[in-house]
Amino acid sequence: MSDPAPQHPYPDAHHPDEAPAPHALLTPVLGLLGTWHGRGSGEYPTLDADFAYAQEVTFSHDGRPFLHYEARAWLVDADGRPLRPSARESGWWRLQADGRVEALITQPTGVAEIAVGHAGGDTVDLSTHEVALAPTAKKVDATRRRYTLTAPGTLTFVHDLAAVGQPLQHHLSALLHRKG
Ligand code: HEM
Repeated sequence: MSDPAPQHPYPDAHHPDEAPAPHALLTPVLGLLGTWHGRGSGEYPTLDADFAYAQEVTFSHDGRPFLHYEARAWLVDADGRPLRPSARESGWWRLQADGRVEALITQPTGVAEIAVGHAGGDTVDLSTHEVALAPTAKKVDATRRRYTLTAPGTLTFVHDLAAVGQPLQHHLSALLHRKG
């Protein structure tokens, strides 16, 4: 009789040396694999005040030419103590030839983004291709996300946002460190 609750036979890998071997198209993003943790700050002209946050970001793969991406943020006070859960999102980064990237990212705020861009050198730069909004979602028109490996184990993230009638401008910057 077959096992009613078998373990998944194809677990995700979080490190380039871990099985399964990464697909060749993932070469430009191998430095991102794993879990990242760090702090950031944010702003937007419609908000009363700037904010500080902490974030955990994970990139993994199952041997095929896409990354699974997941990010969870929470707001923190001046001493870094958690205040409340904030943005979270997950999705898929589909790697194409020449480092081109097609990313599909969804958020619990009712926003689904398709972003396109490029991974090369130490940077991934993604800009909106299309945004789909749930009926009650806030109006998001476009984003730009830049991830840069500034040193081994150090990742910076900058996020620009065009939303709620505002032009594309800075919303978030963070400095993340590889966990473990
Ligand atoms: C680390 C990730 C993020 C953090 C910590 C963050 C934090 C915040 C905070 C604190 C606010 C003010 C409202 C509130 O208190 O919830 C806000 C507003 C907003 N954020 Fe973000 N955000 C993040 C990512 C994003 C992303 C990825 C998008 C869109 C793709 C986005 C779009 C918006 C929009 C549209 C607003 C509403 C602005 C308004 O109504 O005036 N945010 N964000």
